[in-house]
Amino acid sequence: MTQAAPPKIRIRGLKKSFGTKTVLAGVDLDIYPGESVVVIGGSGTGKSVLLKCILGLLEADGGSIEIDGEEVVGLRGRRREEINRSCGMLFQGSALFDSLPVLENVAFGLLARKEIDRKEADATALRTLAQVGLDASVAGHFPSQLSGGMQKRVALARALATSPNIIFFDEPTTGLDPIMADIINNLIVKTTRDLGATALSITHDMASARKIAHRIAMLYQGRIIWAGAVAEIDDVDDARVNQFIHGRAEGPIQMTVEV
Ligand SMILES: Nc1ncnc2c1ncn2[C@@H]1O[C@H](COP(=O)(O)OP(=O)(O)OP(=O)(O)O)[C@@H](O)[C@H]1O
Repeated sequence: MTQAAPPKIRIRGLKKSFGTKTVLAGVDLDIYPGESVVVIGGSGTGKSVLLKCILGLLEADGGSIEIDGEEVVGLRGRRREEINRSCGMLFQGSALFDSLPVLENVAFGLLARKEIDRKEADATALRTLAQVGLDASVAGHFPSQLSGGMQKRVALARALATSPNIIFFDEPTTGLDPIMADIINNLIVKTTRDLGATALSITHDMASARKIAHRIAMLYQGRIIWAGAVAEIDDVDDARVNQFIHGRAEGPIQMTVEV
């Protein structure tokens, strides 16, 4: 990880509203090469909207997102697809193709690149499955035949298979018990480090954030209100950050219940 190099992802003044509701009110965030940054924040604070803006799944209203120095706000078509294909993504709920066996799920992104043949893709998929602790015996299973933890491993293998230099993790531990969550966190740390990839994750799971992040950034009321090294977060002199990391109902952050 080096902060001397230009940021791998550079976000400035990012804005996104839905009708009269402002979700992102000017987000600034830098993610440096080889760094793992986790964006934390309560439900509905806009973490997913931020990720979707970076991936171009939602169009930002204003501001800038540069990936490797290239502006991606407003970018569409083939170049957008190329950039997305060069990134790995682990979606919330794993988002595996139910109708495809595990091996096909993991090989999918490799074949989509049309750079390697079926045999090579399968070999790479099997190698990547082994990296996340799954042996060849699960390769022919369908996702529905696997536990949530195993599905998550498959989804991680799919995200890693193309050796991306940027990986996005969307709530990687949601729906897992604490032990399985820890296993997945450890795999995320190890595999991302082995690849030398830059990682951006969103989560409200503080245990996961502490484990996988070099730096944590907290999103609140449309802005990053604090960003710093994991080791600093317990000493932050900000009541909002304190309330969130300790999961207290009382404090300056008032949760509204949307009906
Ligand atoms: N396509 C959309 N149209 C209208 N409103 C949206 C849309 N997508 C998100 N929102 C609103 O934006 C706000 C932020 O949503 P978002 O899903 O980013 O929150 P989050 O921080 O990821 O929450 P959680 O942790 O619960 O997933 C919410 O109020 C949501 O209703």
